Amino acid sequence: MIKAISTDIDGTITYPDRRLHEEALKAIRLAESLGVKVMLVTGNTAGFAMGASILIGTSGPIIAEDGGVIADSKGDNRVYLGDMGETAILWSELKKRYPQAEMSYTMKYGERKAGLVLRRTVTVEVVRAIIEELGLNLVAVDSGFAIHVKQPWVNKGTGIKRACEILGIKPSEVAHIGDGENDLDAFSVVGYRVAVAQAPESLKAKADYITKKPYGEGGAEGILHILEKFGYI
Ligand SMILES: O=C(O)COP(=O)(O)O
Ligand SMILES: [Mg+2]
Repeated sequence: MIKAISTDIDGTITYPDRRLHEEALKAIRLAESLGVKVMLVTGNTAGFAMGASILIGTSGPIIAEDGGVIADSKGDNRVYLGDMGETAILWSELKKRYPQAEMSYTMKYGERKAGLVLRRTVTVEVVRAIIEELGLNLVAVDSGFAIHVKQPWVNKGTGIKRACEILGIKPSEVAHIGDGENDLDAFSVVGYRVAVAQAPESLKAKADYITKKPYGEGGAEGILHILEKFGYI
């Protein structure tokens, strides 16, 4: 039985330009009104996820920095599941070889503690090649909005598992909905998987349901599909 929904933010409950989609907002509010807790699970910073959770009104824990930070729905009681590890070594080598490499602006303010986030001015393959060559204890994933470089155990799946301990439910009782390769780890731990229409094939291949509509409309469709399939509406 599904007792909670974990949802990605960028590309899943938003328009392509990252503005919150009103249909997804309504669907999340409906889920919460039916007693289905919603968790925001995002590559964004904890501050971003905290604001989103408060404005949207999700009651589940938030998972930010691609699984690096867990917090309660108001963004408090933060637990860090990782740190910056060997990202400085990676960054110096990457920048030397690829001068066009750029950090996300969100790295500038000291908010991020559990991973390096790069703009997509280089490919994730290039980043992975340097990680491998230097034998660094890091992984890299492309969310479709940014490249996340973090310690191997930091991902949305481990974040959801930790959040389930807080909620007192099993990960198999969670349905996840997402749009990017950084949602694959979430898919590997939850009980039901929804990919929105514009997701990469790698994610769609693991989905139990693929929405017909893309972006936030797809997020709304996916949430309503979950609520219907598990008897809430
Ligand atoms: O921060 C990103 O890269 C994208 O965020 P998301 O995980 O909410 O899609
Ligand atoms: Mg996304």
